[in-house]
Amino acid sequence: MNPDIVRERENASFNLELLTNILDGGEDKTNRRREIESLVIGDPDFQHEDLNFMSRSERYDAAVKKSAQMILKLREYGISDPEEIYAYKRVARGEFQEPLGVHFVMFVPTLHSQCTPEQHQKWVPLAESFQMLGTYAQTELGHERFFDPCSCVHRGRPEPLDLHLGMFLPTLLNQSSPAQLDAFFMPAWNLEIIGTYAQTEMGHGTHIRALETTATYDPSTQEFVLNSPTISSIKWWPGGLGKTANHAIVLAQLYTQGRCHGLHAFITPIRCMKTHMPLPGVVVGDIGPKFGFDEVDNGYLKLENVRIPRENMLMKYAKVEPDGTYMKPPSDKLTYGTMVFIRSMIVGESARALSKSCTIAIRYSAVRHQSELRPGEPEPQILDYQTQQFKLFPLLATAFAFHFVGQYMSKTYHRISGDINQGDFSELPELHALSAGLKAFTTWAANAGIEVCRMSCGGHGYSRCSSLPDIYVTFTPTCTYEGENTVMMLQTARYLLKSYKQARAGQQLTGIVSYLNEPQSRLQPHSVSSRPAIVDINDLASLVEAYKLRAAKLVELAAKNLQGELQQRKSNEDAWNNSSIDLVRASDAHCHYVVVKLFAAKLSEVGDTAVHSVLSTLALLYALHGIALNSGDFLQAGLLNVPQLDHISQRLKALLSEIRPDAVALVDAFDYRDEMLNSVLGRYDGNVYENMFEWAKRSPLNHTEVHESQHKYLKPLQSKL
Ligand SMILES: CCCCCCCCCCCCCCCC(=O)SCCNC(=O)CCNC(=O)[C@H](O)C(C)(C)COP(=O)(O)OP(=O)(O)OC[C@H]1O[C@@H](n2cnc3c(N)ncnc32)[C@H](O)[C@@H]1OP(=O)(O)O
Ligand SMILES: Cc1cc2nc3c(=O)[nH]c(=O)nc-3n(C[C@H](O)[C@H](O)[C@H](O)COP(=O)(O)OP(=O)(O)OC[C@H]3O[C@@H](n4cnc5c(N)ncnc54)[C@H](O)[C@@H]3O)c2cc1C
Repeated sequence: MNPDIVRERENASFNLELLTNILDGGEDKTNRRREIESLVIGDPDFQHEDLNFMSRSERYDAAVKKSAQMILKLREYGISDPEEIYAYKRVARGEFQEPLGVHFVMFVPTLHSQCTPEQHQKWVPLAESFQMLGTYAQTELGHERFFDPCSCVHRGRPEPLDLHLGMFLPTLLNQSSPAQLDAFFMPAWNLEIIGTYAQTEMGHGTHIRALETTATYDPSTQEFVLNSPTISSIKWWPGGLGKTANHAIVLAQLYTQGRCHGLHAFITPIRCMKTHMPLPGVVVGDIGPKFGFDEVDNGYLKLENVRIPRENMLMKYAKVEPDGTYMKPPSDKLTYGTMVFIRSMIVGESARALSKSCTIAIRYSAVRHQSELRPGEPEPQILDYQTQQFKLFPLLATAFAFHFVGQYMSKTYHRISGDINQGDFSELPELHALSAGLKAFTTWAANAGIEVCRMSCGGHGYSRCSSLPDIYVTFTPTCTYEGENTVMMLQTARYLLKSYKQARAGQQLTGIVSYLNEPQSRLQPHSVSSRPAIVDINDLASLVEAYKLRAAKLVELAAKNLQGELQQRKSNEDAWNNSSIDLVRASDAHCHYVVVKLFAAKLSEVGDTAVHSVLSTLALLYALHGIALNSGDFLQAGLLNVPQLDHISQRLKALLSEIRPDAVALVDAFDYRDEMLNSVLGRYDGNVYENMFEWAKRSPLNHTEVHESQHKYLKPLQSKL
């Protein structure tokens, strides 16, 4: 063990095991997670060469093999609780995974307790066979089967079956009629059907109303005819589409009786289930290498008069009768349900990616010595440089904050989607606004933070042995997929502005925007000098209040700017576009407030004094650092004055020093085993250099002492010169 890192751990002011328990949601959960992780770490079937030394094709092959092994092993061990599935997959998949706090085991007991005898007879055997398969659980609420899609999705390095598990199955479950579920779900469950979610086209990802793929109903054969009428209508990007999937949920414009009814979802066979060859009329393949996602065959799909039976349209909400009569869904946004689910879950992903990056950078900074702090003295640990602390500790605080926000978002998703499944759509707009905004806010921050962590490791951060490049390339598309972040922020802004108008009209708001009702939230403009500062920079409650007022102010500002544009007789659309910078700023401030508020609220659940103290320091650091970065907003709203900004800088420095002795213990509390981090720089024992040397020796270029290019090119060149 490296002596620096040993000393760091001895300095810790708190019991890190207690903090790990808080992150896991309880001591028993920590124990069970570790037990499950050990199942993988001790399993020779999951040992393989570092993926960084493999070609893309080899990586794809290894990922498919691993998926198949995982499915069999989860069944063999009888692991069926979603949280336990995550714990298992997190380790099996390597360095990019973490457990998810989803409590799903309650649903099977609900099935037993709430079904009518007929329902029981119909669904329980099905549900129990899923349990035996060990990767999913499902139940029935009222007449509708309720499925927790989280149980399908791992978090971490992407794999070819992600889309099958993360989007194809959830969409199938959320949008199928009972008969369709019976027809499609078991084959999909048993992987006879391997599915993907084919929405995005070459020409459109964001503006899904403009998608061009058509599904035209033919009542004479009771079939839909699917077509990709243009080059730009070719489906582009769906994961697993290129080589792995044999079915796709295709989002297409529905035409029946000569009318277009907008976007609907269709289960479309694309490859023969026996030979895996593309079916007639289907042109399918891999879109080629990307920035990352090497293991995943993101694909293209061109449909040429592909006929599918009427029953393949997902008909839980909208329907087409045999004669072609169209029946509307209760809400046309229900087609978008799967996206809301993944957005909600991505919030927790941000916490995972950032906490892993912080673990690597902080452990490495504790063992790396560089430069001279005081002449004649040994080189200090780089973690002792104030600038290094300023780079890393706010990110560490952010990782904790996002962890708690991720838990909240997941809980909120399950609560509201449970209501939706029972026919109550009242909270759907809030769920959409919250998940879209927090997805964008947390992924942007984590994405930038990972890169800061990488650079804080100097040159070695650039080596793949640090794992930081892999974390970055795997994580960065979360800013784009499932809704491009700016566009998501604008969706949240739409909800904020609507709520603001309702509050102005005297309507009582509920939920996370209820602050817009508070009279003090409707600040009157004050000149900065005349307004007394209202923030106590040492009091977290006061800072939460300041973030709330800043959000209220920026929502108001955006509303006024929009109004100003409209008064210049601009169309709604042009006025919106001309105000969109302000709108995104308002959404950002709103999300920032939510994060600070949730972090502060978490503290009240922490009983242990030492853990409470260190988490309070982190929460204060998170809040003050955010104010320092956005000081203009706080000054503009008259919430702070200029002398206070100076106090904040001083206080920030003091907080960095307070955190310094606990930094390594704090990242240890995330409890990532070396096998999960897969980072030479982030090793628990701190023995970086000798292991870096060993890692480099395994590089394929070192398999021979003299590379063949010497004989092929350089020797002939030398002889010619
Ligand atoms: C454990 C988990 C780990 C997960 C992490 C790891 C995963 C492991 C790897 C995965 C691998 C990658 C997987 C990527 C998979 C794709 O990326 S799939 C493709 C995803 N595509 C998108 O997200 C497209 C983004 N675009 C959109 O969502 C919509 O088109 C937009 C931008 C929201 C606009 O929609 P629109 O129909 O034009 O709506 P708009 O006119 O703006 O608004 C109409 C009304 O609908 C509402 N609305 C819009 N959308 C919604 C909605 N979704 N719900 C409710 N209401 C809505 C609006 O609020 C608005 O309400 P009002 O103000 O009128 O009351
Ligand atoms: C790794 C990866 C995996 C993916 N997997 C899938 C999958 O499985 N299935 C699937 O269907 N899709 C998938 N996608 C596609 C993904 O969902 C889309 O790329 C995403 O929704 C963004 O859409 P776009 O590419 O059309 O971006 P664009 O919308 O073209 O965005 C380009 C720029 O335009 C701006 N912009 C666009 N519209 C607006 C607006 N209204 N207001 C302001 N600015 C705007 C954006 O902010 C952005 O800066 C995947 C993508 C990636 C990268």
